[in-house]
Amino acid sequence: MPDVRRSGWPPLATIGAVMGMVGGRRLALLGSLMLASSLTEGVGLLLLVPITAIVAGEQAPSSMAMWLTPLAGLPVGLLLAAVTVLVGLRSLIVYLVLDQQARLGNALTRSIRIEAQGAVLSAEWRWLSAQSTSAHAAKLVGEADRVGGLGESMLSVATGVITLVMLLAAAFAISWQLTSLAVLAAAIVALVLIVMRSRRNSDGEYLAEVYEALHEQVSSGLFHFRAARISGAEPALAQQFGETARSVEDAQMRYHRSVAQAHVVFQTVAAAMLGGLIYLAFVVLHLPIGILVPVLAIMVRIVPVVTGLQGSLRRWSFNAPALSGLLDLVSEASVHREPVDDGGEPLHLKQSLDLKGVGLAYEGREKPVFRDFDLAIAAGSVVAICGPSGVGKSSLADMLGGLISPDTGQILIDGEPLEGAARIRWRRRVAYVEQVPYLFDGTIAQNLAWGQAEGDSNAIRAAMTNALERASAQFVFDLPAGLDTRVGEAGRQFSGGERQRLALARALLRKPELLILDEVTAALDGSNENAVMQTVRDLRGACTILILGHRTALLELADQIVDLGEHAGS
Ligand SMILES: Nc1ncnc2c1ncn2[C@@H]1O[C@H](COP(=O)(O)OP(=O)(O)OP(=O)(O)O)[C@@H](O)[C@H]1O
Repeated sequence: MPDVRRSGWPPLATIGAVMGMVGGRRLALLGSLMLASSLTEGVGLLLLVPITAIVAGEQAPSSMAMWLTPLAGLPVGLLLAAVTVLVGLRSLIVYLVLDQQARLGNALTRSIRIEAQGAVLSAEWRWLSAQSTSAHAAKLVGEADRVGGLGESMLSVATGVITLVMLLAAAFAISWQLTSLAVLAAAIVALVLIVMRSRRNSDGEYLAEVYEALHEQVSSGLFHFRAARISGAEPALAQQFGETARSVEDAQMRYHRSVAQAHVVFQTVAAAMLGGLIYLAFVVLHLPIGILVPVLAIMVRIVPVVTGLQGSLRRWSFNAPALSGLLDLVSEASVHREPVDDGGEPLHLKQSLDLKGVGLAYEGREKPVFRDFDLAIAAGSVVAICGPSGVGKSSLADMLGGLISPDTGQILIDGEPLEGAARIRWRRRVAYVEQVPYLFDGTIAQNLAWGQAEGDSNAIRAAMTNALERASAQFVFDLPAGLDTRVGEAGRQFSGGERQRLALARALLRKPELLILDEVTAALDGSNENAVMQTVRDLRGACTILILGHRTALLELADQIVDLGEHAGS
């Protein structure tokens, strides 16, 4: 993926980045179509010269006598038919260009979306956990669409420029004096536009920023709505949202005003220039109708081309920051890419899991969480990791589960270091039940199957039933739809305890060698806690179990208790 930040001039860098994403073949096809469309238009307009000359009863202009003389001898009906065919042909080519343009826009959106999401999914958890999820969502949804819009506006600019060049070439071929005057007039218009554009660009960038803020607030506001309602933060949330919505309105108005003003100035100056041109051509240069009409027809055609170009440049400047934002995300995520699971056999935990001289510090934190930390865990044992909040229980579980790697020291599985691809492979042997387990809005069966290899559905359903029993989640069997019951968004149709037992069942389905239970009984009542304890007892020896938390009942089951409070600051 090209790095837009490294290249020099921003528009050139954007073009380079988009061209790199589009590929040579599609660009060649598009370039040929755009050229063909402009050529047919230029030739069609040139045909106006003999037609006008015949209709006005004039001689073909001497400057063009070489090819116009034979044409001027043809019947006017034939020439008009040729123009009609050319217009039809051009419409067909324009249709193909528009189709390709839409395809390119959609392909760009898809490719940057997949690229960015892929880069994020492949990044190390320590980097990922520090990212803003709503900013990420805004990038992948809205901004990826804007990248498609950027590709389309760049193509429109290219089409506009090629058409402009063709039209000017045709006009110069008819009368270089009149066309030179027209170009001079256009240069004056362009100068006025450039002055107005710099203001419009900064308004466009500001609009993009406030939109991002709005998107972020909407998604994070909805995500945390429950917490906001419980803590009475809704008025503050509503006020903050209202302010952002007003900023969006202001930014929209600023942007639209600058666009409208540019339009008014452009129309007025262009009309003045056109009037002046006609006056000069008739009164000063005394040009024949056979020249004046075709050149003016070309000039009239050039006006919407230039207006279109202006609009495309505007969309370009509005959408370009989306591409650089996404490419920044991709390159940053790539810097933090974790090793790839090479599909090899994961390490087996048969004897012991050891930490030797482990050190771990988070960026921006003064004190390391672990310094020169040693620990030995026997395979098949139940180990309780306890200690006060923030002491490093989850961080230790993340290291043992292969989610993060220590900054110093080593983690060994039966003497083999948990490093590089081995760490990623090891995660296949690990199951993790979190304090707040992840459930998505699907059926219980779909949630249990999440992350599992696909296979025979009867066998899978039997395994699910077994896992649910072992996780004390028999409540599923009393539901009318059983395994096919929907759990609702984030599992909201079930209680916290039920969600946790579903998550435990999902973990057991993985047949883990290391099972990490993070405060797993915190939301369970006495009888369910007893049932989960029985599950742990039953699993003893079959896999190594790591229990994080402070619950005394579960700690009783432990073969080994690691109190991180004692190691704090070690
Ligand atoms: N991604 C992170 N970036 C920066 N600091 C972090 C990050 N994750 C954890 N920490 C810090 O590391 C320390 C250990 O956190 P950890 O979550 O491992 O503690 P814990 O013992 O599991 O806490 P709790 O019992 O409250 O869940 C804390 O001070 C925490 O603020």
